[in-house]
Amino acid sequence: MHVVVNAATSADGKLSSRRREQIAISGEKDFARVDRLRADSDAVVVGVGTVLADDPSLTVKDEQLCERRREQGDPEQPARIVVDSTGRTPTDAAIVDDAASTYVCLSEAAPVDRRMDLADRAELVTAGEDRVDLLRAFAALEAAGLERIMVEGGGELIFSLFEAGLVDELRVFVGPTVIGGRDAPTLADGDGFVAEFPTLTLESLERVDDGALLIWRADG
Ligand SMILES: NC(=O)C1=CN([C@@H]2O[C@H](COP(=O)(O)OP(=O)(O)OC[C@H]3O[C@@H](n4cnc5c(N)ncnc54)[C@H](O)[C@@H]3O)[C@@H](O)[C@H]2O)C=CC1
Ligand SMILES: Nc1nc(O)c(N)c(N[C@@H]2O[C@H](COP(=O)(O)O)[C@@H](O)[C@H]2O)n1
Repeated sequence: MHVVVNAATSADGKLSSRRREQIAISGEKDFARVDRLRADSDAVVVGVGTVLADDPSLTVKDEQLCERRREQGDPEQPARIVVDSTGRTPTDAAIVDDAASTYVCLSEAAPVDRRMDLADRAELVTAGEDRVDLLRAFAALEAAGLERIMVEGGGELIFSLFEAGLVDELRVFVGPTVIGGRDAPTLADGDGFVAEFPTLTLESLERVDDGALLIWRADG
């Protein structure tokens, strides 16, 4: 399995504002790059915080990219994956619509009624007692044939993936804006590291739109 984390941050490292509403940080070229990355992936992952904040569809938007996937023998759309310990994903969320297949990764703490509601719309993967055990969940997803994984956020999930040692690459578009706010989500939130900080090697740095795209390889 190869895991690429992709996100857009403001110049001060925020994913969104303290209101946790979706903000277009990327410009046109960067959104097109993100669409290509989705098209090159078997599955696109977000945490339930992103589902509740943004109601994303996570689909490939460019019809030509969908056509290329079909020609390659891939499903027209990559699968969508939500990391959602207690099954808070709404049944009318775009991520569980008919546009693509969806996996919801739950913990054992997810109530039976939420499981039953979601089971009509998604494949359920259970790993972990109170919180999704990402190592076990990703192993189950790999066993289901999902090899090329793109993670779009948010900050809680990205931190946990680094903590679990699951990140292979980090791609960050840094946009020309300042969001600020001590409660605004950043690229990696969670508890934060105090030692043994994950280290990265810079693979490339490119001007895109009015910002910069940094591609980092995770060491170790
Ligand atoms: N600018 C960008 O590229 C992006 C921005 N966002 C923004 O990020 C914000 C949402 O981010 P967050 O609130 O951090 O939510 P998140 O999307 O990271 O989801 C976190 C939730 O996932 C669940 N979870 C289950 N197991 C977990 C585990 N092992 N580790 C971590 N989480 C686990 C928990 O319920 C947790 O609260 C929104 O404001 C959204 O707009 C989200 C994606 C991309
Ligand atoms: N790459 C990127 N740049 C931004 O400026 C963004 N705000 C985001 N957000 C992510 O895209 C998801 C929306 O996807 P759909 O358009 O609904 O397919 C959103 O949930 C964030 O994960 N990304």
